[in-house]
Amino acid sequence: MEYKLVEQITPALSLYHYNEIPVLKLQHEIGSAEIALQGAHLLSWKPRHTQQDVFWLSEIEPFSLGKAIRGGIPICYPWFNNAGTPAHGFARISLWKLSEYIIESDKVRLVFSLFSAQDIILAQIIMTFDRECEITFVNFAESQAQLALHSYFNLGDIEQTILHNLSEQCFDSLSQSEQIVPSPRSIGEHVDCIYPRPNQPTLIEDPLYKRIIKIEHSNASDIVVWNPWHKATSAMSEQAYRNMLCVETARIRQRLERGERVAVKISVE
Ligand SMILES: O=P(O)(O)OC[C@H]1O[C@@H](O)[C@H](O)[C@@H](O)[C@@H]1O
Repeated sequence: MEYKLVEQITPALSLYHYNEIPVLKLQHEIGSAEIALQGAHLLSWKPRHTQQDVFWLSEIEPFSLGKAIRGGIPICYPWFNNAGTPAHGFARISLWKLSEYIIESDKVRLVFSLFSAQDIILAQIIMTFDRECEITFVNFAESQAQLALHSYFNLGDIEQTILHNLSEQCFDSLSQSEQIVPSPRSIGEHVDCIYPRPNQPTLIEDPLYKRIIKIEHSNASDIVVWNPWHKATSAMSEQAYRNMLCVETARIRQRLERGERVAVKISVE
């Protein structure tokens, strides 16, 4: 992997190239973060008080332009999964622009914008980092859209992990049917489920890393839970499923209108 410093934007913010992908690096009192401009894709967030990154990122990620990055928070927009081509929409493989940055002593705010080929704004992502990290998506496109903030969380061991506060019913994309599932839920095999809008934050209890990741969804209609287990998946090594779980803040069944916002706030205790 080739890392190259391209520009020191401020003392806390710099622009690198990871192979072919431009990546912003934030090094600040509050913690460190990395965001690929392809996809306005948060790759890493390590608040000062944590030992481990909040997000999982594939150790074999090739960072190739136009290829979806495996890990972090891909933005799936304006459609989910195979509702169109490319899968999960074009936003995650498009270059976004850094349109604003505010770096304060206890808080950082970054805004990224996505434009059409005709230079019309389609969407914005607002990221704020302090003790927590909040990602807000704003839809500006005229037509209705789907969205998933497809977060890959970094775990000590999937087989010891417990997911709390999801409902006992979900749509299982593998069997294409509604299923009754336990809550709290442990994951021991390939899982690909769409849960209804939650009433409470989702909690990921990780006994190995001795932490709980709290995921507060705002204006979501669905939550997707995904781990491919042994299913061959691009840019993912054979054993990588052991250290990740996707919990995605999504608008799949209820489409986004123009001007609507969806957000996720993530904290670690
Ligand atoms: O390989 P991709 O396109 O990044 O998608 C990964 C997974 O993303 C999840 O959101 C979907 O529910 C899965 O069905 C899909 O396999």
